[in-house]
Amino acid sequence: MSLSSVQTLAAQTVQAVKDGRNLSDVLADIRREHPGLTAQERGALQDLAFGVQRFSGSLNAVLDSMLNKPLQRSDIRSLMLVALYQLAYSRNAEYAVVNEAVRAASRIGKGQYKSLCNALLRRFLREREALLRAAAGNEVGKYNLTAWWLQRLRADYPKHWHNIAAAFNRHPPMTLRINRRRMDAEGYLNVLREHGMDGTVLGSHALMLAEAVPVDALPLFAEGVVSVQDWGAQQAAEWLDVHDGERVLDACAAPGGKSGHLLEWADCRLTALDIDAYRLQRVRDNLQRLGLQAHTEAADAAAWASCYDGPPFDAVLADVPCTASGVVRRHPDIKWLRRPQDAAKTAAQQTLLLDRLWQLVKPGGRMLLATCSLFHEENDGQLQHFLQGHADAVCRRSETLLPNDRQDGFYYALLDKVG
Ligand SMILES: C[S@@+](CC[C@H](N)C(=O)[O-])C[C@H]1O[C@@H](n2cnc3c(N)ncnc32)[C@H](O)[C@@H]1O
Repeated sequence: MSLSSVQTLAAQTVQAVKDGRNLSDVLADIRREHPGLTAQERGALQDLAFGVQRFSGSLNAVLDSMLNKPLQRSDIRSLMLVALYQLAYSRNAEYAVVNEAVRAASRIGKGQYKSLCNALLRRFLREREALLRAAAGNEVGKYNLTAWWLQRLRADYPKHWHNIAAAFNRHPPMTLRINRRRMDAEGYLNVLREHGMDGTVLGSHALMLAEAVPVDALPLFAEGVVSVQDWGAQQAAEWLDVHDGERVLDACAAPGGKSGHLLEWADCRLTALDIDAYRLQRVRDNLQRLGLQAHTEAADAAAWASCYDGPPFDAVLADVPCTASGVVRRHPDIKWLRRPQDAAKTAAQQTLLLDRLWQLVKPGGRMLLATCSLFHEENDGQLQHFLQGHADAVCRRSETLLPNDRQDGFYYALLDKVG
């Protein structure tokens, strides 16, 4: 497939996200519709699709500043954003980017937009510094976040919002969790080096790859020795610290990253629920690869908890649905898909779930509230609300992990049930 075809597919993803679709779903559909894409083409498409979302504020500002009147065709506009991303933020050869984008524009616009695209992209190459500087003159262009995101981050993190916004625009590392039943991080690093890869050890069973690779290129991945999981997400198992024989509920389990980690941690008896039957299959697949077992059920955890009549649990992991505002580096489309009212909606869902799940915790047991959000409303705000309504709950500790070079943004609060 030519570069212009990959650019055209990337432009389709830009359009789809603009229409409100989740980028990962869109890319999965494209991969299904184009089974002939090579691994390299899939990688290039992913890079373009994610890159445009990451820098969409600045790219749109640059494009608007070069247009005398709005571009009527949104498919051509999307294509221009893709090409601008390549010229501004990638190492792709400039002449190839321009020529191929012009070819794609000509094909899409049936010859009509060829010269406009050519002129826009060549002007960008001539005036790149000045155009990017001007784009950074407004906050959306500078931080690649909408005004309401910035307002909220400033309110919730008066000292750190700037670093958070900067972290959002960086590429996330590929981080691995080493199955502690099989090997430790130092041991796996040696295996990686034997295969010509390298990494940095983050913890006894975690390391960050020097360069991302497709998962199936990871040595011993199929054998269940290693999983891909962000370092911040890996903290959940440490916080909950399950023990052999404990009855543990992972109430919102899919795709199963934390379920697998809990079962690697100790021989606990795990029940893994998820409301989404399709996603729950990924939990089963992951556990099968790791050689671990859990009872899995596709269910709304709140409804399930109301009907549950089995013995209570020693530990519950409530990795509840949230805006995912902490994992923007991995899902940059989130910046443009979320709406200001979303955190209040997910917070209301969380309130119900936490209340129901708490009923399943045995006296003396514990529940870990976990989110991959940075918004106060879904984190400390939720915790305070929960504590006010549950006299038998004591918060042992809580912490917001801010996104940085090693981890995504997460929130954890460990609640003990007194009794
Ligand atoms: C943050 S993800 C969980 C990630 C997972 N714990 C992991 O580490 O791989 C939240 C999950 O909650 C599920 N979910 C949302 N509402 C739910 C509900 N009412 N009951 C059970 N699962 C729910 C979603 O389908 C989604 O898979």
